[in-house]
Amino acid sequence: MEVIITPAPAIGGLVVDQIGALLDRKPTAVLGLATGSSPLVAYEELAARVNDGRLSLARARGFTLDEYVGLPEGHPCSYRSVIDHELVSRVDFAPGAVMGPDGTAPDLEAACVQYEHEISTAGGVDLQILGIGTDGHIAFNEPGSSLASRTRVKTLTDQTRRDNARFFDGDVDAVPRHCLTQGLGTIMDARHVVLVATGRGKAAAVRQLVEGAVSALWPATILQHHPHVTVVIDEPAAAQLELADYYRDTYAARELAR
Ligand SMILES: N[C@@H]1[C@@H](O)[C@H](O)[C@@H](COP(=O)(O)O)O[C@@H]1O
Repeated sequence: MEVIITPAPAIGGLVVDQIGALLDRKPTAVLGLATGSSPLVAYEELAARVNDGRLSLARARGFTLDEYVGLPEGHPCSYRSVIDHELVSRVDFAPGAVMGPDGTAPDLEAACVQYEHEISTAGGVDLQILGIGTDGHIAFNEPGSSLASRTRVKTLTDQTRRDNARFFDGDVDAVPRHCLTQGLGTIMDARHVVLVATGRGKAAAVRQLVEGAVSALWPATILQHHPHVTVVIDEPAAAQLELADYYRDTYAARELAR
């Protein structure tokens, strides 16, 4: 696990450098796209680089991580609408190149199986962008999730519904209770995971992610078993890391060697 502690304004550029290097090697790359506020700086930067011609997603594909159950199509808080608004509408993906789990499907179980099938038919995710919840969830894999789980229906915790109420005009009752989410096993199949976290509110989750014991209580800790994870965080999110100086030194040394 590579840990990069950096001032917040540098985060978007660092993430998009990784995406750019991938697209240079593989213009048909498959990107895993997270919603939430953490990746927005990366999407801003991605849109800027596409719009000034430095980068193209025209042959790339994308898969989102998760979706609320029961929000009608086009609802502004559905993750489909969010990713369309924040990224897809601002870059040059081909029509239909970005898919997400269908939270309106009459048969949700079947929609989950179908989604796994779509991802594997596309060749799997090359680079997965992730945020992290304050309780250590990734996608919507809440504490207690099976570390080997695949895409499935999950119940959101009260904590996550409270955290996400800000997107629903502060109305926690408007936040759905259920979601479809890629499983931890699904996320672990991505070839490279780039996780972004900022702010003191994420410090405990980041501490567990990087230095805690692997446990279903902190689902993101499964990433310690992944061969290629890059964690990009600002100083407040790094505040509880015991080995923060070591991560700073090793990153500086790698940069010098480049
Ligand atoms: N399902 C999403 C996660 O994918 C995201 O990582 C998390 C953190 O969001 P934020 O980046 O806004 O703090 O929120 C939601 O629950």
